[in-house]
Amino acid sequence: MSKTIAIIGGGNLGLSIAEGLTAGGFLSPGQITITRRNTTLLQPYQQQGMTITSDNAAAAAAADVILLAVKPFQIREVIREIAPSLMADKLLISVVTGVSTQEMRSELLEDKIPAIFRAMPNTAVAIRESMTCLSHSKAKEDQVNWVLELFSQVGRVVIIDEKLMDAATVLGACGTAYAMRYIRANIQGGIEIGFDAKTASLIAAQTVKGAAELLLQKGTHPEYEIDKVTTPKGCTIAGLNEMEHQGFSSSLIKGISASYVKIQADK
Ligand SMILES: NC(=O)C1=CN([C@@H]2O[C@H](COP(=O)(O)OP(=O)(O)OC[C@H]3O[C@@H](n4cnc5c(N)ncnc54)[C@H](OP(=O)(O)O)[C@@H]3O)[C@@H](O)[C@H]2O)C=CC1
Ligand SMILES: O=C(O)[C@@H]1CCC=N1
Repeated sequence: MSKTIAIIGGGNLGLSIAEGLTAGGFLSPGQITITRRNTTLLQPYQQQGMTITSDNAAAAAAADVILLAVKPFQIREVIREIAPSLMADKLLISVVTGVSTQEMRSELLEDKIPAIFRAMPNTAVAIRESMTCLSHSKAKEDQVNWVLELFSQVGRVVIIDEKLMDAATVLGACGTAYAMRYIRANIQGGIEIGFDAKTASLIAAQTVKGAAELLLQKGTHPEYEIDKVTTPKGCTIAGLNEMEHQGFSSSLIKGISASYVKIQADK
């Protein structure tokens, strides 16, 4: 079923989602309204046929689906603004980090919106290669299927329990930054052993992409794939073991834990 969507907060993530949805043909530009306070920055989207406005309440009233993509400290004010428009047949989706369904419902003051989704995509949504973790509360099966379809337009989706949403933020959303650091370190190493920066960047990024695709397409375990690269007494195992002596896996696990602790502490 075709629905209209109001993206409240047309920033990095909100605009990337709008672009991904129209690129895949899931929604036409005419079905999308984007809001932000400074609408001048939304004009290219208006030229594509989307509606732009700074009036959150009017945008929410006119749409079937409301997607909240503002910063965490802005969500409460926005919910209060759109609350009068939230009829029971509408869907509310929030990509806002760290704000629970329960908090959103209490901000609405009453159980006006039966279905609330939380989604945690990452910035690869811009090229429709996101990993999106999704949880839902009081949603009907057809609503869950529609939201699953929506996020599958911009990458892969998995449904999780809401209590894992902070963990999903760390692994799936912050994870993009961690992967970038891994690639950057490879580029630095590549330059030291003889490549120019551009060639080192290409080799590092495509090698990581290929490694990830091996796991995604074949469903194998990383260590199984590592065994295929490591010749006895060879250079791969020498490098891997040195990385482990220097705390490679341990530093990543500790970083992920520190990130998770920070999300919990900020609540
Ligand atoms: N970046 C990431 O990797 C991920 C981010 N998230 C979450 O997504 C949310 C958005 O992040 P991101 O897109 O990076 O942030 P941005 O700051 O790029 O976007 C937020 C947008 O909200 C707009 N805005 C602020 N207040 C209002 C308001 N009252 N009414 C309408 N629009 C408003 C801002 O525009 P203006 O100031 O003009 O109003 C801005 O364009 C955050 O909660 C973040 O935690 C989730 C997953 C991944
Ligand atoms: O670090 C942050 O604030 C957010 C959480 C997900 C991605 N960026």
